[in-house]
Amino acid sequence: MEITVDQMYQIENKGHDMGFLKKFMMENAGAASVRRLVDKLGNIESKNIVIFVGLGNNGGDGLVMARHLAGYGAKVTVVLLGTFEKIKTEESNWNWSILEKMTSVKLMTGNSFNFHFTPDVIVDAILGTGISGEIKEPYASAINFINQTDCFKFAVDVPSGLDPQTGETANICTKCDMTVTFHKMKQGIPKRKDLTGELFVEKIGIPPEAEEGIL
Ligand SMILES: NC(=O)C1=CN([C@@H]2O[C@H](COP(=O)(O)OP(=O)(O)OC[C@H]3O[C@@H](n4cnc5c(N)ncnc54)[C@H](O)[C@@H]3O)[C@@H](O)[C@H]2O)[C@H](O)CC1
Ligand SMILES: [K+]
Repeated sequence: MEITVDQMYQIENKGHDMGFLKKFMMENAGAASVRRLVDKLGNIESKNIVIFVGLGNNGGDGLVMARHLAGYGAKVTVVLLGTFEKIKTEESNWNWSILEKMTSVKLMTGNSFNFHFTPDVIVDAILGTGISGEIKEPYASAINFINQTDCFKFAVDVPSGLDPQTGETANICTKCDMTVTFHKMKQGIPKRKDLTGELFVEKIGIPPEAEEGIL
């Protein structure tokens, strides 16, 4: 069954109100994404993985992935597209503050993408269901950088720039090899397999009762 983006937000909020907090949904989203990536790529120990992180909860999922990937021995670099103070949500903030205590993950902020290595994998955690309008800087430059880099590209929830409701793209959009979306498929995503690559839906622990009255 495919659902609308609006239904997804309603279900998420109802689950949160039931006591299954968004920070736990985020944890499950990031963990499920890493499991899919490891299933696909096998041993990721010592692989260079760059995670581009936006300031909303799509970025938060990327921050969770960073912690899990470090646990697999990957060399993880997180590029926060903005400053720490501008992170918009409590749950993303919480995950950023954990990474600040981890020397195994390199944290970068701002809009210079000079890496002293070639990424083996890029994780696109820039924009998800919260996208609206044309892509602004520094997100646009990050999307261009991703599209110009030759490596495996993994989209968290939806390739950034793709509207998960309509399947239409903004002025730019990442082209990915794999996409993992959460809870249930959103209507616009499967229309654009050319951008998503392999597409999976993962449950993130939301009680089915949170759908009552919505679906
Ligand atoms: N489905 C679930 O139950 C869960 C989903 N999770 C993840 O959360 C995101 C949605 O998070 P949200 O904070 O609502 O939105 P985004 O992160 O997609 O982005 C909002 C952020 O981006 C800015 N923005 C919007 N449009 C643009 C633009 N065109 N250019 C530049 N910037 C833009 C906006 O200002 C906001 O700051 C979902 O996709 C999942 O990945 C959760 O983990 C919980 C469970
Ligand atoms: K994304």
